[in-house]
Amino acid sequence: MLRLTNVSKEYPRSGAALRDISFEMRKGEFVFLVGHSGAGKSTLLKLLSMAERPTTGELRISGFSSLSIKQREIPILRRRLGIVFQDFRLLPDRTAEQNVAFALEVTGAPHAQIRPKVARLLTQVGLASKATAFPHELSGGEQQRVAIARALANDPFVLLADEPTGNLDDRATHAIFLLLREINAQGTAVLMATHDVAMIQRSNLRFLELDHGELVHDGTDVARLLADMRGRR
Ligand SMILES: Nc1ncnc2c1ncn2[C@@H]1O[C@H](COP(=O)(O)OP(=O)(O)OP(=O)(O)O)[C@@H](O)[C@H]1O
Repeated sequence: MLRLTNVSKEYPRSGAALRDISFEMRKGEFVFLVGHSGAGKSTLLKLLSMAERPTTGELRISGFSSLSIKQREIPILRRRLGIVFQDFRLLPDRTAEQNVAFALEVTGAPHAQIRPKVARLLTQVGLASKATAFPHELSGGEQQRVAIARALANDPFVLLADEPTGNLDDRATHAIFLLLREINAQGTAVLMATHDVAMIQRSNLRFLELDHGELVHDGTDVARLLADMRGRR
């Protein structure tokens, strides 16, 4: 479904953001991506959506390879991915339902299908009662739910979430994490970047740990992660 083979990414002025990264993610998996600030988490997610290309190595995702994908194929790939950001990135002048509908409109989905699908998605994320609210009328957690509904609009096989709980308090963080687990239980793979070691500890799920652009752990060894994080303080 998704595989990186010896992927490195260098930026002209800041040097190597990722060094020789190899891992695989299977269909329907839930995987955390963890590491200190600047470790390369966002860069890795940008490579997965082909917003950036590796400097060396190969990334394969949903049948496309970073070595051969054509510019015109990138929108096709993106429609198969759901992307969620820390800062929600909703359109401020559109309601919750219009934000979700927009993701379907741009793909040319038939009008008759859009309304019921948007209603279904907002129900799935627990926001049916706020369909006509504008982003500024919603809490951070609610805005992130709208963003997740929008990310799910085109039935992605994987959700790439870049610190989706980074702007939320503990309660909203927990609720968003439970929602992502529910979405995962229904078959969508999730790759979630986070700084939240306690969340990883509680969940006992696979995590990828980046340190200065290197993949230093791929597994479930939380004791090691805690020691690493303490060591860096
Ligand atoms: N567009 C860019 N141009 C140059 N350097 C970049 C660019 N994007 C990221 N970098 C560099 O790559 C490294 C990794 O950054 P990245 O944003 O991937 O880290 P991160 O783990 O997501 O950090 P954070 O947790 O703070 O979001 C950093 O040294 C950063 O300065």
